[in-house]
Amino acid sequence: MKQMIIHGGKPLQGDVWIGGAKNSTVALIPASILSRTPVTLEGVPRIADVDNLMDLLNEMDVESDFHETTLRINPEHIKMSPLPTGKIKSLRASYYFMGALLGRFGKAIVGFPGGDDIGPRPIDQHIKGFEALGACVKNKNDQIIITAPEDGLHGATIHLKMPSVGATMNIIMASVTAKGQTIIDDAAKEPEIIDLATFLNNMGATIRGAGTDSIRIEGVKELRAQAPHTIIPDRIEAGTYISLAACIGNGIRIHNIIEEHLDSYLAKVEEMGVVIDADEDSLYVYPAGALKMIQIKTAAYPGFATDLQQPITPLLLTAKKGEGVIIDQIYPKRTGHIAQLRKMGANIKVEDNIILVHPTKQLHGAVVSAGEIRAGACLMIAGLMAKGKTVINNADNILRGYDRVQEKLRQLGADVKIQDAPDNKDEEEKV
Ligand SMILES: CC(=O)N[C@H]1[C@@H](OP(=O)(O)OP(=O)(O)OC[C@H]2O[C@@H](n3ccc(=O)[nH]c3=O)[C@H](O)[C@@H]2O)O[C@H](CO)[C@@H](O)[C@@H]1O
Ligand SMILES: C=C(OP(=O)(O)O)C(=O)O
Repeated sequence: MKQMIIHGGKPLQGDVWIGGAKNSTVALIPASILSRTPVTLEGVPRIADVDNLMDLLNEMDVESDFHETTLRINPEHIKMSPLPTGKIKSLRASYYFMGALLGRFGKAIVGFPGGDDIGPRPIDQHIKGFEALGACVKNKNDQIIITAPEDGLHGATIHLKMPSVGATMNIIMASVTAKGQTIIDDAAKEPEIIDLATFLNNMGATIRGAGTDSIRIEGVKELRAQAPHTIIPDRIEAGTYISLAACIGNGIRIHNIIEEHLDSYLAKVEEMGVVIDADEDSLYVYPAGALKMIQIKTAAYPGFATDLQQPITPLLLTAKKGEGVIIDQIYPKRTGHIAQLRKMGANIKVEDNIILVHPTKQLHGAVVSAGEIRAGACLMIAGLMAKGKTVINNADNILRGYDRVQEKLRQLGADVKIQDAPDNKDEEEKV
């Protein structure tokens, strides 16, 4: 296990560059096995989820090579392999191998995915989609076994119960090579869905309407990658650095941003009174003055992202007066960070899944734990704001999705170190 050690209170300034989107990358890597030719992905973030997906590719004899920000994947010698356990549990997005294997081989055996501890995360809509395409789905010994009929998958109209990102992407991957037309109604509209559709269309797929709530897919025989694909910037990483810049920045420019992807987030940050200048693909966040308290409700895109609910929380603590309210409608139980923030002196509580935030003059360092990726991001910002030393245990969760985070924070002037946690629990508490 890793831990992040922060000596807080240093004003940060300078420039930071946002990496490729985790939630695109973790779909595009499994989707690469749909190609009969080698795939090149550019702008790939250095995150643990990518390493784990490369290990899973390796189990299928798919070679991959990651150099700087370029990931080359060669699926030419792929063998259809069951992926029952192991690395499958290390991340949520391993479920994309269900759709990808089904699309490529008409069969998938994949263990139940892992991922963040943020409350229940059913995959019934993914399964409903595979079944609508004609597949038989069985659940045996913690594994999902999905089999296409002998004459292959066929197109269908699928109405999702909610705009699920994972179900939308998985159904796209399974249906790109199905016979006939598939329509996904009430599809998720996240920018990462458009990125997946662009990637697959450039390999010969016919996907229309990505980014709207009705996606139409005409099945094609096979896909062949021809040109490198550049992954869109990570809007969640960008939002995290915007919050950090507003909390403790002395003027920070954040590069490689698609501002439109952050509209609902920027609206809330600006409602608090943070001043931001937007350039073509960068934002400059001015040192914040007296900020107003706000209320936030997370929602599916283009609403306020659940993944930014925790990173913005430390900013609410800096407001001068009033009571802030945060309601996470996507994951109502995504509140594990609150108890940790309280250890740092934050005036914050949860009542009936509603987070109530009150102004807090000064946070202090503490030993805390990152229960999941965005809780980790929240604690990282809090640690940078706090007086004294903060130790974030389970920092592996931060490394799951934050590209070269130690390097980026140090470049802004932070005193931060990521190291192996001591084996001995007592020593861990002493740090
Ligand atoms: C790898 C990835 O891209 N992860 C993102 C993706 O997760 P993920 O794709 O798993 O999230 P979904 O969009 O599927 O989930 C949205 C909501 O639908 C529910 N649901 C979903 C599927 C299903 O079959 N049944 C069901 O009930 C979920 O419990 C949740 O309440 O979108 C989430 C919501 O924006 C983000 O927090 C995650 O960062
Ligand atoms: C919940 C998240 O990730 P995952 O779906 O990969 O667990 C996240 O990125 O905030």
